[in-house]
Amino acid sequence: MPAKSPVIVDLKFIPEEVEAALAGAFPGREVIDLADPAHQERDLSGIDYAVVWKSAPDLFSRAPDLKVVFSGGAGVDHVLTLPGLPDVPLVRFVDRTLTTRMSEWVMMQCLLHLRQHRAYEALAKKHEWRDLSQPEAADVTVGIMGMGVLGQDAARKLAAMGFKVIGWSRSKRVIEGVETYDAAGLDAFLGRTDFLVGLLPLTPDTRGIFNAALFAKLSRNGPFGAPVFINAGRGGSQVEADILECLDSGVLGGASLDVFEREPLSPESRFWDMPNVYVTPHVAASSDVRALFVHVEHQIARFESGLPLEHVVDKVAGY
Ligand SMILES: NC(=O)C1=CN([C@@H]2O[C@H](COP(=O)(O)OP(=O)(O)OC[C@H]3O[C@@H](n4cnc5c(N)ncnc54)[C@H](OP(=O)(O)O)[C@@H]3O)[C@@H](O)[C@H]2O)C=CC1
Ligand SMILES: O=CC(=O)O
Repeated sequence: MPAKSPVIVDLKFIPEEVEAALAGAFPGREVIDLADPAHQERDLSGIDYAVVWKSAPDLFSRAPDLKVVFSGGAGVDHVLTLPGLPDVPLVRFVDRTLTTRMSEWVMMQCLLHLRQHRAYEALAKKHEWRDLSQPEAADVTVGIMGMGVLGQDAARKLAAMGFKVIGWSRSKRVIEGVETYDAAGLDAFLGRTDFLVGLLPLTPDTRGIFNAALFAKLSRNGPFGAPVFINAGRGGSQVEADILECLDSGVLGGASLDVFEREPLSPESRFWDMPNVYVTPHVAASSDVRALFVHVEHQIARFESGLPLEHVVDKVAGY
């Protein structure tokens, strides 16, 4: 039997987590972890598989024989723009662990805004005991842009918590308990949305989609009047100058941003200090490295036994 192809691992994740996860991963197969200085000059020709995330631009020229490329995360925009990406299947990371993490983040942000957490924090700082009027989840319509794996799970969980949930995607999705719109229904969708959640991939079509013109179309009939923008898709889909302007002018009443046009977010950014803005450092749904390697092992086993790979990216659509 021919030796199993090694797997190249080039992940800019927390190094200790990668090391610990690699300890039990890919039984019977050599792993070439490019974080290990011993592999820096290693000849990578003849190797079939690479797991990549924020990889070096010379990776694909060093590894010219790859048969499958695995993204270390669900999004692939930065993989698609790596120089020399070979014309082989690109598989993205889809897993319960990642989906659950994202839904936790989305639910947390919706609750922080619903329960006026920042206002209570401000009162607590002043040692002021006062209650504010208390709308409930059922008074708020959460509109999710991007009804894929992550959007659908968040929608179901938000609906279970009592929020009214509507969804928008390129093609119309049918999801029990959630009213959905296709691309043509964008204005109708926005007109009903009090909390807007972005879970879109970054593609040529979604770049800059979250801009002042879009925010102006959001509902102002929610319990807080001004709508809230919550984004964990990609920063390239938002126009930050417009978000700042809309927060200043009251077109938006608050925001939760996990992703930014430029990451890391500059320490000088106004977002850090705005009263009703929550900033997290692109951690809404970090990949669980052990689960990632199990997923890659599973897909390699399918590939080597002639079964179709799952979660293959449509490179033309960009996601
Ligand atoms: N912040 C974080 O920590 C993380 C962020 N992410 C981001 O979340 C994104 C979504 O992940 P996931 O749900 O798994 O992706 P999916 O591919 O499963 O879903 C993408 C959704 O976006 C829709 N969509 C894509 N392009 C358009 C468009 N031009 N107009 C309207 N809708 C569009 C798709 O429509 P259709 O259903 O018609 O195909 C689909 O509903 C990732 O691409 C990544 O950028 C992911 C993980 C962690
Ligand atoms: O941003 C993270 C991802 O998985 O995509």
